[in-house]
Amino acid sequence: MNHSQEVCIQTEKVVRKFGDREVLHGISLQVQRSEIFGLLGPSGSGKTTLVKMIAGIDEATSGTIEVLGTSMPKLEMMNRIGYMAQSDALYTELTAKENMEFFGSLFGLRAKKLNQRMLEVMELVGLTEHLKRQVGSYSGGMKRRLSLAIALLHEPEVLILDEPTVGIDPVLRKSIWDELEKQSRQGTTILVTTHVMDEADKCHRLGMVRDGSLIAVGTLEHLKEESGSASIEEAFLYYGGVRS
Ligand SMILES: Nc1ncnc2c1ncn2[C@@H]1O[C@H](COP(=O)(O)OP(=O)(O)OP(=O)(O)O)[C@@H](O)[C@H]1O
Repeated sequence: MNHSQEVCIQTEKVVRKFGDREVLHGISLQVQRSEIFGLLGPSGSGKTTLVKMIAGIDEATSGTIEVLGTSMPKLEMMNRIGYMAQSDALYTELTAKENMEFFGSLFGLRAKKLNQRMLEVMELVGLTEHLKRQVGSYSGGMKRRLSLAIALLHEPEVLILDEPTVGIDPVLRKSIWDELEKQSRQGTTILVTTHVMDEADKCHRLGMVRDGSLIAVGTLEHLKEESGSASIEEAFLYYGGVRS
């Protein structure tokens, strides 16, 4: 692991309310440049809400969020952040290639670079043969893979991936994680949400989220050791107060 100690993502006491209901209760978090940081937590704990605000597509009710030293949300940051949402934001009436051309132009990629990257990322997610197919005819898993390919297209400095490997088979999942590790070694900062505990060991550090609070942060080894747990599931129960 080659971390320069440079903060890339910083949230300070971030609160998000929907109406009267507070779903995030003051999250303070730092992610270093080139780190793979995993947000781990059960369904409904608030992971998506948090990463959406970091990606700049939602706004905190209170608190501050900075990405690469810029206060979020900020439209200009779109070129520097790759965001893969949980629900696919794809144009189903267009082909995969047309979707990529559309997003590539939004990201300001020139034709030559776009064509080169398009082939690379489609190969990575195993969709090369389906480049010219209408996305409406893709399966759910294929749409996820295309969404991931689009997030990687412009080689952003920061990648924010909301459950990127859901519905993806183990072989492809491994090649995707290999690619994320490679990108991280090259300096990309990666924030990933998951509730797949076995993906936790791919992350350099983890943040455990429960009921809208960050209950523990550290390396997998640190979290297991501190809680006297043999597994990440056990550690999660410990920090969540379920096991003492
Ligand atoms: N737009 C919204 N309006 C009202 N409540 C919302 C909205 N978005 C999220 N919530 C609520 O916020 C809480 C956190 O949801 P969130 O989607 O962030 O959880 P999550 O940890 O990402 O779960 P999952 O893994 O299932 O995606 C949930 O109780 C959800 O119902």
